[in-house]
Amino acid sequence: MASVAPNTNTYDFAIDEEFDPAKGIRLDNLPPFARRLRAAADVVWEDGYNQPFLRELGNGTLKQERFAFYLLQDYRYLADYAKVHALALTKTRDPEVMKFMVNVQNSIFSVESSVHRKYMAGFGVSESEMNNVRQSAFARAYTSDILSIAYGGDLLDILVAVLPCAWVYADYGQRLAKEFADTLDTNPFRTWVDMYKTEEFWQGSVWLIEHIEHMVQGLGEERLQELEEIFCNGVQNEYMFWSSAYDMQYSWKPQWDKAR
Ligand SMILES: Cc1ncc(CO)c(N)n1
Repeated sequence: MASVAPNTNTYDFAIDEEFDPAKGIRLDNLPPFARRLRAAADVVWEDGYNQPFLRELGNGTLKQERFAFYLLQDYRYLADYAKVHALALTKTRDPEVMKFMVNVQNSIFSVESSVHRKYMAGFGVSESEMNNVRQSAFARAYTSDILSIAYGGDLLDILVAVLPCAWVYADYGQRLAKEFADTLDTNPFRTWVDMYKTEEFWQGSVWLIEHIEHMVQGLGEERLQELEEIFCNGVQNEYMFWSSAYDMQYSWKPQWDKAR
């Protein structure tokens, strides 16, 4: 592993500060339940940002084959992620929620996966190879997890299950752009960072946080804990998705990769 200095900046997620609705929902101004979720996941969240895949992506030294492994798994992940939003749409009659779900599906296919396709074309990987990639055990575990929530859960479960996907990427994207601002111009992964650092991408999380905040009003502690667990599992899954791509690991144990 190339040695990359760890991120030692203090992060501006302030756990003790009161939410100021006038400022709007921001990474450093979160309403109470979102703050609870973020605090519960904090150790994994920060470990996630500091893992080799993200450090090396940030300073541009990540090996192309590790990034390609990640993008191929992610391309497949996004198709299932779109299905999760399609299923969310069936759980509500609120047109505003339905519209949000349709918009996410649309941006997955028109914006996000087109960045994957461009990178893969640059790496000489064909579209049919992209569509036929063998899914890693970790990627399958993650998509199975959110798909089972989408099939069996209610709308609130789904909103909480997709929140880590949106929020972790917005958070890491913005932090990488800031931390590595000086070298981003020549960074081969710049397009990736540029996609996730935007205010527009963060607005997806704002929408989810607002709706979740509204829907948890009056719920009992047991239900809130259930939701917290869904959220923390998601943040762990995000961590493992990058870490298994860094190791280019298809099976639960590396030695099993050779058995296939
Ligand atoms: C695994 C994963 N989670 C979240 C996102 C952000 O959409 C993504 N592209 N991939």
